[in-house]
Amino acid sequence: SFAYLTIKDRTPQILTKVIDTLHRHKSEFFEKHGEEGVEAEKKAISLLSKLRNELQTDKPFIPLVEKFVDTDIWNQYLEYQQSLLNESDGKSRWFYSPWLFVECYMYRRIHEAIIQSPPIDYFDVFKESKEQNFYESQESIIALCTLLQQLIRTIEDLDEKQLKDEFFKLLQISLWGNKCDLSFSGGESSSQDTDVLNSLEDLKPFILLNDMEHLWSLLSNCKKTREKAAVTRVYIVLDNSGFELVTDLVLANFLLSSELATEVHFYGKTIPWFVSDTTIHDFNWLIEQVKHSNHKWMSKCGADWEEYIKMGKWVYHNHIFWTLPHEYCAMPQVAPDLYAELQKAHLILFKGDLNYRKLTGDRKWEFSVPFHQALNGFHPAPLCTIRTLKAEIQVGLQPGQGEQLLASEPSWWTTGKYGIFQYDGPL
Ligand SMILES: O=P(O)(O)OC[C@H]1O[C@](O)(CO)[C@@H](O)[C@@H]1O
Ligand SMILES: [Mn+2]
Repeated sequence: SFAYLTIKDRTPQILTKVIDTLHRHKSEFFEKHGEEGVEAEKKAISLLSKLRNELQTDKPFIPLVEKFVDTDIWNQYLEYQQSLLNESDGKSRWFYSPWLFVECYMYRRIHEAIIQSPPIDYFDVFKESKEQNFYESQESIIALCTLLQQLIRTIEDLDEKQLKDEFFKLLQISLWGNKCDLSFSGGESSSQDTDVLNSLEDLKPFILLNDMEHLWSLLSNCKKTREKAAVTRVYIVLDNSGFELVTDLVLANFLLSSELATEVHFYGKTIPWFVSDTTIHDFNWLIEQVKHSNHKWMSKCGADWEEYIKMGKWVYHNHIFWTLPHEYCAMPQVAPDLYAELQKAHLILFKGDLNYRKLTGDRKWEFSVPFHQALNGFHPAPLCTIRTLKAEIQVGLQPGQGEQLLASEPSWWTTGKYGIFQYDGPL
């Protein structure tokens, strides 16, 4: 299965890259912290090598040792995984456990290796790759910012139909932006070099489920019926930093400019996650970069975005739940405060493949099972997943559709070639 290949090949490759990154920063650690920095680098590398060995030799999972906000929850979850096994199955271990859990555990252990190694315990081992993705996507980012700024300038003159078309365009850009995550490519560069902006029409046949109309009716309805001082909140559960994040911010900017929303709330990860996922540092760094660009329209975007944050029209939130292994239907029990927050949304957009796996519990669902059913009770507010397919899971297809794709193109759901907008909520 794709899960097997990920754990056997891709994750050790990512770990090797992490070790290499630490090596390459040795002199930086020395300059900053002297001998202590070099010792810390050695310690982190030895913990990570041990982790890689545990993985490759299929050792039992070991509890987390370092005290951190989520340590107890993680260790309880490890016990829970163990409890699912029979006595004769022995200890739960890398190649005999649910893929979603194994993968999340690996990233949490990488984080543990770093926080166990002060004074370099602040170090984001994936920062370099995330920044590289941003730099390598410059041309597309400039094109996208220019498009946005031109659009905003004429937005008042657009009729309903034109506004809707523009909304759909930016939604699709945000969808295809999800092609460039870095855990998928084993941590190798995966920038936006093909011009998505000019390929939207060609890419349309690859949108397997397209619920964009529902998003439009929902938000345009909010706009029409909203009282003067009332708010419309759209939440975006972010995925990857770099080009994808730019596409999400451009969409968020459009939501405000078009008055389809009055507030946009973002959720990122509290620790480095699945290589390219957005943390608060990535979020702030990227906006700063965009603001200081030499390109007129790009820097205008950056300045506006900073202003939105200052004015509270854009709000960034952290929550530890997003980097736990739990599927989202467990949120009301595991993170009731977060669930309550999400209930305040008029619409929640979930970006990316990992979010989809967690929304649907990463089960082996029949293709035609309704999305609502696969969500298994997770309905905090109307929601939509915007995802390119990079894992063997997909629900809500027409009867026979998935089977047909599988027969003609066995890897159709793992290459990122196809995408979906899948909505759940009142129609
Ligand atoms: O950034 P995304 O879209 O969540 O994708 C991350 C992806 O990484 C993988 O786990 C592979 O390691 C995918 O199958 C997956 O879900
Ligand atoms: Mn990701």
